[in-house]
Amino acid sequence: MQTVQTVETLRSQVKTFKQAGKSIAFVPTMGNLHTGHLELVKVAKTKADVVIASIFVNPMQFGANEDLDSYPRTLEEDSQALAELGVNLLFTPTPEIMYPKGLAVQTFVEVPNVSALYCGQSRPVHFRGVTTIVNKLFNLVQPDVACFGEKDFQQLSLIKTMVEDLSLPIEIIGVPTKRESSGLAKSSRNGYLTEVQKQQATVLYQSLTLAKAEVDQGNLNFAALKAQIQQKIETAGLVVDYVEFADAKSLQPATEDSESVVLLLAAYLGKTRLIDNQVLFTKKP
Ligand SMILES: Nc1ncnc2c1ncn2[C@@H]1O[C@H](COP(=O)(O)OP(=O)(O)OP(=O)(O)O)[C@@H](O)[C@H]1O
Ligand SMILES: CC(C)(CO)[C@@H](O)C(=O)[O-]
Ligand code: BAL
Repeated sequence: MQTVQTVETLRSQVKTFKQAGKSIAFVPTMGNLHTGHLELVKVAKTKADVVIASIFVNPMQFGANEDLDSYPRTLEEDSQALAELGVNLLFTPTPEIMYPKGLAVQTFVEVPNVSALYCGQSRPVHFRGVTTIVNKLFNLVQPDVACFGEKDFQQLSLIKTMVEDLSLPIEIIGVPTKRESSGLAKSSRNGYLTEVQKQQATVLYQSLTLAKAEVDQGNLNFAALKAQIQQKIETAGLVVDYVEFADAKSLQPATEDSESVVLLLAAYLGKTRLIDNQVLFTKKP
């Protein structure tokens, strides 16, 4: 695996792949890789001739009081894991390379309606930072296919919208959430948790499972389910950020007419903010 850090070397490698007629699958990450990320790479390998991954802790998607500085950076282990999986090229830019004029740029890519909902309520600048950096990375890597985790459901939905609205010739693939045996979704931020907190955090998956079982039995009273789940999460010692039922396509709040519904959750455990989700049905029952 070749590792490149500058825009020029990345562009030159991409050009070489393109000239050789190779299709490109892209896996953007912020590093500190776990088996969830590796699933993305495995899927990417089945979709194109070469796989390009990136590791970049993107300052533009962090709010002022968030964990940009403490976000885990483990480049050496990450590179080894990606090389072992057969990634062809790893791009590891610095903030100065991605934002030579600093973060106060003139041009952003934004999907405003959905960005303001759910995670956007407590992280107001987050999704604008995500869609802007993903667009920049897409421009550099020029992938045919790009893989994103369903764990970040709102992010995945925004990126699909961005690609459609901007006519980008890229197929976006959603990869199912990889979990611990306890059900806890794999996340770099799980590293902030103690063993006791990891146990407490399993209430998120249990809540999703409960909601799925209720809906499968015909209970579509989302308001009552929301109250029940909020209470369940708070009883386990977490502070709920949001519990929302959304239309899985538009991501607007679910209505009786929604053909597909996803339950989206976010909660704080101490200072750590965790998210999870579960599609409850994809065709109205
Ligand atoms: N458990 C998981 N299963 C599948 N994909 C995942 C999982 N966790 C993260 N991903 C995906 O990996 C990509 C990179 O995510 P990122 O580097 O932010 O990791 P993360 O574990 O989600 O970190 P964070 O703790 O910041 O949320 C994203 O597309 C994300 O959705
Ligand atoms: C897509 C992404 C790499 C953009 O920085 C990030 O939001 C992530 O890791 O999910
Ligand atoms: N996985 C989403 C990246 C973030 O929380 O900043």
